[in-house]
Amino acid sequence: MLVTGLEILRKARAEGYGVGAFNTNNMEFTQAILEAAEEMKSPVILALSEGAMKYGGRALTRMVVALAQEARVPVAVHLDHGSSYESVLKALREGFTSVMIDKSHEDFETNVRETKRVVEAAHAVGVTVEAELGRLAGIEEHVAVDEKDALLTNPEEARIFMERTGADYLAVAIGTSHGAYKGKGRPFIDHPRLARIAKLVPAPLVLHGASAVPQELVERFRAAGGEIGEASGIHPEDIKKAISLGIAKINTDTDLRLAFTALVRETLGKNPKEFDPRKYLGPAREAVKEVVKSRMELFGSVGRA
Ligand SMILES: O=C(COP(=O)(O)O)N(O)CCCCOP(=O)(O)O
Ligand code: NA
Ligand SMILES: [Zn+2]
Repeated sequence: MLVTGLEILRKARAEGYGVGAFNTNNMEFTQAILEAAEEMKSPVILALSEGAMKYGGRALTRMVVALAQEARVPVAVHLDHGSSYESVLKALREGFTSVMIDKSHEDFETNVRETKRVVEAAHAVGVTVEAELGRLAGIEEHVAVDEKDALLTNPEEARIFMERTGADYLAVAIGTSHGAYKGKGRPFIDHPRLARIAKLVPAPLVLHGASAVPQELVERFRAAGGEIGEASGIHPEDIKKAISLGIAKINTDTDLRLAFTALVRETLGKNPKEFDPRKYLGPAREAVKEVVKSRMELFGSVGRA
């Protein structure tokens, strides 16, 4: 059933588990994510970036909202990294039940003002809001303290920010970054900082840039002809620790992209005569579903629907 992001995330934070927000741009990803959620009896968030909205348009948004309504588990349809008030309004018009307004690159007062404006509009139509404070950036452990403070989420600022904006959940910067290159080796995650934020912010917390970029997936992608450099992601133990400290929503996109693309390359490579898209998109869909199921097990959301 289609529910708001807060309905899913409030329970997750209260009961100490995480819920995956998985990005989708097409039918196969949407099917894979929802099938995984139903099989695992797990709540789930279907996330569409502005790039996804542009790529898929109404074909994508209508499909995602309709399938979320029919799903046998709680599903929120979420605008990921909304960059403007107008973009959020479009998502609200499409029936989304969760929207992110990301003004983390602006100064504090601008972020507060713009987030507050989105909260008023979204709450007026029963939709909940994710905001962001701090800059997503992989940080080397030895980075100077003042530089970390400039980049990462300041706990006291976070408290004030949430009180002044009325946002429902908060994306925090504690050392993660988007994509396949999150730092040399194991990225440094500032758990003590997260603990301080969680003490001051009772709202569910969100972790962006959370993909694991598992080496076996990177190898499979390379073996199938893919080219990728020294890739690394967030260690599963760091995900579990972050959940225990208050992270309730975990964004995963890169791992799904790698799995899907590795399988398309592999299937096409093995079957040069094949030109029925179902024959190479189908196996790729299954690979995404397996990744989603394993992420749900890691987050502890299995059986929580
Ligand atoms: O935090 C994350 C994902 O983190 P990850 O890269 O670790 O999976 N996200 O918010 C997903 C970002 C998706 C970007 O989509 P476009 O390419 O359409 O702009
Ligand atoms: Na988001
Ligand atoms: Zn993100």
